[in-house]
Amino acid sequence: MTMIINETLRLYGPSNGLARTVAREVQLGKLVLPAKLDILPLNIGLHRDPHLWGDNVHLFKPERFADGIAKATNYTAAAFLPFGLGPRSCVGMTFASIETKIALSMILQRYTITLSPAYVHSPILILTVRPQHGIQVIIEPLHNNF
Ligand code: HEM
Repeated sequence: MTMIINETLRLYGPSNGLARTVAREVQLGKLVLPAKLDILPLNIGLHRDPHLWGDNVHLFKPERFADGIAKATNYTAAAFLPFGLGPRSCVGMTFASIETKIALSMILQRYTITLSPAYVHSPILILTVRPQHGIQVIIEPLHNNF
């Protein structure tokens, strides 16, 4: 389940960029960033960089996390940051991860979920990443006693 959650956060995590203000002038490759400049580094770009994730970067492949995040990112801390990075990273990360696992476990103990043929894959950015036309699924009870 952790692998599936990580792969979902890599491709479809709700946050797409991390707003930052440059504290002091810094050279970034060919760019000179002056102090007080507001920037928005896009984690969505890092999550979909074939140099970091390989040619199959756009495929949903949870098994890339089979040996943990460090191995999946080739020990590049900034390659996978759905919860941000550094002192201002998400304080709700552990809570959100545990809550997701509990909710999913409770649902999957009782139901099977299949993607509806009506589903159209169209993630869009409206402040956060979300499915443009919703996610239509077919839910069937696993047991008869509900
Ligand atoms: C899947 C769920 C979540 C994701 C993907 C997420 C992602 C993020 C990201 C990307 C940031 C910005 C980090 C940065 O600027 O480096 C952030 C900040 C924050 N998140 Fe979350 N978050 C999630 C759930 C939650 C939950 C459940 C809570 C509270 C219970 C929470 C509370 C916060 C707070 C308070 C901050 C601001 C931290 C600061 O500025 O010091 N988040 N989150």
